[in-house]
Order: sequence, then C-alpha cells, then structure tokens
Amino acid sequence: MKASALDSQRPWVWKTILSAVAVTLTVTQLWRVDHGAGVGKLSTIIIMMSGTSIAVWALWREYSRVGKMRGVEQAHSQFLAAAETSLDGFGLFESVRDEAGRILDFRVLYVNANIERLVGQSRSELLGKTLCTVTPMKASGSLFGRFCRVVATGESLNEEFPVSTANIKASWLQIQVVKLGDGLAITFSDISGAKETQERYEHLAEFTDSVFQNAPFSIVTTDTQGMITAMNSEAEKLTGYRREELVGKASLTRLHDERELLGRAVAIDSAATLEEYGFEVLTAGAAVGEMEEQEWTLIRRDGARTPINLAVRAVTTPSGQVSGFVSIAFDITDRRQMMEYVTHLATHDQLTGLTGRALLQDKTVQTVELARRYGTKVAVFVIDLDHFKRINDSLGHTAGDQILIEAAQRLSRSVRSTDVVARVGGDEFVVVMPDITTVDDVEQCAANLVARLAPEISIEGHLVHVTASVGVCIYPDFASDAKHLLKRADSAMYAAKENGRNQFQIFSESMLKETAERLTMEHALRHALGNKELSMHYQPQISLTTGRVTGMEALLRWTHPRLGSISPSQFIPLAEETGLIVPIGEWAFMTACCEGKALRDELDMDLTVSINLSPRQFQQKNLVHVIEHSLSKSGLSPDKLQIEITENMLMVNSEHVLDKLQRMRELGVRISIDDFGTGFCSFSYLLEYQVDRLKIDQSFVKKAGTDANAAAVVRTIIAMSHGLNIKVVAEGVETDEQMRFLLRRKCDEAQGNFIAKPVSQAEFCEVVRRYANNPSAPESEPVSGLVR
Ligand SMILES: Nc1nc2c(ncn2[C@@H]2O[C@H](COP(=O)(O)O[C@H]3[C@@H](O)[C@H](n4cnc5c(=O)[nH]c(N)nc54)O[C@@H]3COP(=O)(O)O)[C@@H](O)[C@H]2O)c(=O)[nH]1
Repeated sequence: MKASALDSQRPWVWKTILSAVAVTLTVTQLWRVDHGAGVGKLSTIIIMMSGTSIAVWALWREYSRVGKMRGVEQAHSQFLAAAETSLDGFGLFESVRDEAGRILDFRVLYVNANIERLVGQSRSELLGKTLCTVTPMKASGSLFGRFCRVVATGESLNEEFPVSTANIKASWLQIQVVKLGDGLAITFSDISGAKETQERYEHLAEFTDSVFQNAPFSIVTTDTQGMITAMNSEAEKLTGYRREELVGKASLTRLHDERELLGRAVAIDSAATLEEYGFEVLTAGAAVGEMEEQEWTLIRRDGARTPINLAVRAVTTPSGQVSGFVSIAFDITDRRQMMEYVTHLATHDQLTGLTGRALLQDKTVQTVELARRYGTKVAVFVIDLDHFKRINDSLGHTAGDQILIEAAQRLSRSVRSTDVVARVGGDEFVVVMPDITTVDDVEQCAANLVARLAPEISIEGHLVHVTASVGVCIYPDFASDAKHLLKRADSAMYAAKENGRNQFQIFSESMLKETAERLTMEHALRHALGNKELSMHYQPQISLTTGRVTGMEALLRWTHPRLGSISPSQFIPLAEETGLIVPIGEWAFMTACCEGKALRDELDMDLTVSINLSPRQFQQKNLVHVIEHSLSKSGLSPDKLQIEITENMLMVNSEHVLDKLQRMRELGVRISIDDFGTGFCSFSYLLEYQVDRLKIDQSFVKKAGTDANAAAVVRTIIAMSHGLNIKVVAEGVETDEQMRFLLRRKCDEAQGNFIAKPVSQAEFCEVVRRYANNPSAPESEPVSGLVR
C-alpha cells in the first residue's frame, strides 16, 4: 500500500478507527509512564477480527503537543503493519449517501493486500471505488441492506456465503462487518478450505449414515456399558423394536436370551447384573480385538426366537481407547434350515428317512459312552430282511422300495422314541436300545421285532410276505465298545439266517469263540499266499457224448501248517469279505492258466480250464488285464479258458460287471454260469451276454433221481439250453444213478466225485490216463465204470 493513499484520508481514518475502537477494540491496559521525552500514557489495544487478534496497538499519548503528534504517527504505522500482515482481507468503507441521507453505496477507503489478492485488483484500482462496483453486490440486494443496517444500528454482522463470481478468488467467504464511524470495517476471511473440509465431512457423514441405514444387515451400536446408542432400519426389522424404544433406553442384552448368555459366560461375578455379565459375554472377543462371529439366539420384541449370526467389533478412539461397540447381525434361519436339511440328507437314508450308517455309528458310540458312565446296558439289533434280493428282482425296484419303507415304519413303531433306528444297507436295519435292564427284555424286544416285520405287506395289489433275521449283541456283556457291538450283532444276524431265518439270535459265548477263530483264520489267510500255503486242484469234466475228459475246474486249496487243510467254502467268503480274494484270485488265475496249459501239453489233449470268479473280483479294476496277462504268460489259448460266474452276477446289471464280461468275450474267453437254477437269471440274459455253458447246480443233480421237482428242473434246463445252443454241464455227480439220468436227458458234460474228486496237477495226469485206458461208451456200459 502506498503511504500517500492513507495519508490523504488520515483525518477520517483516525476518526473512524477511534470510533470502531469504542465498539470492537479492547483496551487492555493503561499506564502512566515517565520517560525522557516527557510524561504520557500508554494504552495497549487489541483489535479482534474473526476471533483472532489482527493488531496489537500501543498508543502512547504524550501530554506535550510534540509527543501527541509523534504518538499518532506511531499508532498509524502500527495499524498499517497489523492490517497488512493480517491473514484475512480487511477493508474500510465509508457510506455514500444521497441528499436524503440514504446510503447508496460504500466507498473503499482502505484495503489490505489480501483484498487485492481476493478480488484480483490492485489497491490503487480499488480505492475510491464503491463496494457495488467492485463486488457483485447489488445496492438493492439483501446483503447490501444488512450492511446498511450495521451502519444504522451499530450491530455487527457475521456471515458466511458461497461465492459465485469468477473474479473473486475464493469459493466461500466469511465476513465480519462492524460499524466504523459512518462506514464499515469489513474483514473477509477465505473459508473455502474449511468449507471444503466441512462439505467433505458432511458428505462422508451422509454417506456413512446412508450405509448405516441401508445396510442389508442389522447394525446396533452401544456405548462401553452396553447401552444402545443407534440402530439401523434392518435392526428394527430384525428385532421388531422401533429405534426410540431402545436407543438410550436399553442394553444390547435386551435382545438376547439370558440362559444362552449365562451358558456361555466363563465366570460370573455374583454381584453382576444380566446387563453387565451378558454384555461382557457378547463383547469379550471384540474387547480384545478379536474378529470372531458367533451364532446367537435373538429375542424379538414379540418374544419370538430367531437364530442370528453376530459379529461384534470394538470402536476405538485414535489413542486406542474402546469407546463403544458395533454389533452386526443377520438372520440365519434360512441358512440353519438349509444346513439342517443338508445335514439330514447327509446323515439320513433318503428312502426311509431313517438314520444313516455314519450317524448310527456316532450315536452308538455316544449311547455306549453314556451306558459306561451310568453302568447301564445297551442292546444293538441288526435286522436283515430275508430273501429281499429275490423279491426285489422279481417284483421290481419300486416294489422293493415300498417294502423297505414299510419295514422302516414298522421298526420305528416298534421301538421307543429314544431308541435309534437306522438303515445301513440295502435291506439291513439297525436298532440301538439304551437302558436295557435284563437279557429277557432284549429277547422280548428281538422277538417283537421279528413278529412286527412278519405280517404280509400289500404292494400294488400283491400280498408280499417278508420276514427278517435279527442278530443282537449287548453291551457290556459281549462287547466293550460300539464297534464290536455292531459287528457282533451282525454276526448274530448271520447266525439267525443260518439257523433258518425269520428268527433272532443273541450273540453268545460260543459265537465269541467262533469270532475269535475267524480272526485267527483271517490273520492266517493274510500270510497264506506269501507262505506258499495255497495250491490249485483240478476236477475233471467229461463229455457225456464221447466219455472223454474235456476239461477241468480249477479249485483253490489251502493247507495251513497248524490249522491243517481249510475248506474253500470257509476261506473264500472270508477272502471276499477282507478283499484278500483280489491278490489270491490273481495268483489262482496265473497258476491255473500255467498248470492247465502244462497239463494240456503233457496229456496232449484239448482240455478247457474253468476258473471261478467271485463278485468281489469283478470290482477289481484291472481284472481283464490280469486274465490277459495270465493267458499270455502261460500260453493258454483264450478259448480254452472258461470263466465261471454265478447267474446273479449277470443280474446286477452293473456297468463294471457287464463291461468286463464284454471285454473278456472280446479276448476270446468263454463264459460259464455256475450253480445255475439257484438264482434268478432269465434266459434272455444268457443270450444277451452270449453265455457258452451252464452248470446245473449240484443240489438239483443230487436230487434228480429221487425228487420229481429237481428232475423237472434239470430236464428243463437241459432242454432250454439246447434250444438256445448253450452247452450244459451237471456238477456234483455222485452216483451211477445220477449219471444215467443225465445221460438219458442228453446233458452234454458232467463233473463230480463220481467221476473224480479234485486232485493236484500231478495226480490229474494219472487220473486222466487211467480214465483214457478204460474208456466206456456211456450209452452201453454202466457209467460207474468210467472212473474209479
Ligand atoms: N473265486 C473262487 N472261488 C473258488 C475257487 N476255488 C474254489 N472256489 C469256490 O469255493 C467253493 C467251494 O469249493 P470246493 O470246496 O472246492 O468245492 C468244489 C468241489 O470240490 C465241489 N464238488 C465237486 N463235485 C462234487 C461232488 O460230487 N460232491 C460234492 N459234495 N462236492 C463236489 O463243488 C465245488 C465246486 O463248485 P462250483 O464252483 O460251484 O463248481 C465253491 O463255490 C467254489 O466255486 C477259486 O479259485 N476262486
């Protein structure tokens, strides 16, 4: 600022400043001071603008005239320094009035450097101009009117307003207008930055509030004592409470189940109230910075209970002090129902709705644990429907399913609600009964189960008679844990089946012994192959047309050094159950192919080797490869190998069985159906799978001479097989009479002890040579002369 500009205005400036002092300035101290220049008075005056002191003004008033002049000049320069260094724009304006004394405008008397910067004009340009020409203010505008009011009333004005004019370098201004003589002292503060920050905060607050209010989950905030301080709309929906009913009035614990809070409390101070200990339980993790979520039960306003997922977080001050908590919750009724549904699906049998195998095992373990603790007994019943497979195959799977459902319902109706009823396999059920007192009770329950299952079931107009075999084992009498309890009840069920079905069997001391023997045998069987205890025997098969030996059935033999010779009917089922049949079967294949080929070569005869394949072997993935490998290694021609399978294996209609049979046929191997007549195979299956040979089951052959029905079965099988161009062999021929019967019925081949018992490879040559030296024409000579 040029000093001359102010100098010219000096008398007025002083007049106005001094009158402004009366209004806005504070005289803070007055002294009387004596100094060399004379005697005077010092006043310290602080001008407050926008809440800040813009000038500290010391007035030294000398009593002498010279001193007076000097003091005025000094005060003048101090004011200038103060105004010029102010961070705000500062200006002095005098009223421009018309003749009637009305204010028309305000003339610029003084502006500081910040005003120059704000309006982008120099001081020299501004001085003498009026406010309405320098700013967008209109003399008719309301702001102008308020300025006039300041002059008229002496009441200062403090306002904030946005700036829309481009030539003013601020977007928001705060003005403080004070009357100064017949004019105004105006402080312009650029508050654009503060406004921007404020706007940002307001925007953020609005955004946060909108997020809070519109969040798709319930949010409830509390203070550190648990008092609810805010809740969003979703919280209102979830709890059923309106905000005003809870905010500032209730603790978060109002929304929780007292017993649940109590149950999860680690330790409770006896003097603590529900609000205190409950809130502590809810926020225990959050208070130490944990981010865990838990499932709780929310108690709604109407008392209804809703499962919720609740996450509680602590709100902390910048210094790390917990200032409150935020609880975020959502309703998990659907999720829980879904989980329950999925868990039910996974743990229950879909057809009958009964407990499934895995859950049964868990429940049995729990029941036994409780019985152990309370010294009670547990009975486990394994129930297997008799001949269910036969019914299923003959009536169809839909009927089979209905029978299973009916059986499940009958069982459920026969037991207490605390008992467990499970379906663990196709037609196998298990009942677990806790709190059994005596063995008599168990017998009664078992008899009851057998009786309740026995009545006929009406299926699609047919009355089906389904019986059941029940095996029972009692804890702790015959089993010390759940695993053995289930296993032994299963063994007892098999015993019931062996005893004739439609009955129950309780696991006993003697069965315990059998089980122990079985375990010994299982252990021994595991080492049989490695210890070279297995061998193959061969039983000749003869043609009933030529009387010649046409082939032999390879049969496994096991001789244990201590247990002696063990029958295949004993160890083959065990090998199947344990899976040992796979390595044993592989060995049997290779041995039979090699020895069979050697016998063919040694005897120089066109002999076919028959080998048995059990159902478990069909599950072996590389079965076809095993056969192929045995054939290539032995050199046996594939068409000289007969695979013997039971007719029920054709009926399972499973992909893996049918595919393997097809691939065996492609190799050139022959397929023979063993024990024919005992299963449910229809002739269409025989054709479909291009079966080469049928073996009439020994039970029919043995009775053929004495039992008309058996004879009819044998006759029918032979006649129908011939009609289908399938060869027939009768097995288990033991007598001359049986042989004659078969000859008369034109059976193709025969096998049995009457011809020769199964013998070792070495003995087989001798048997065949003896037979070849004594050939008999089957039609003319007694067949008993064939082999001895
Ligand atoms: N998967 C495999 N199973 C095999 C194998 N070797 C045998 N087995 C199966 O074991 C079951 C019992 O066999 P086994 O004790 O050897 O009995 C066979 C014959 O000895 C017996 N047989 C033969 N003729 C007569 C007779 O006149 N009377 C009489 N009481 N028994 C006789 O029959 C059995 C042969 O039956 P089959 O197999 O149905 O032709 C048995 O089921 C074998 O299949 C093997 O290597 N793998």
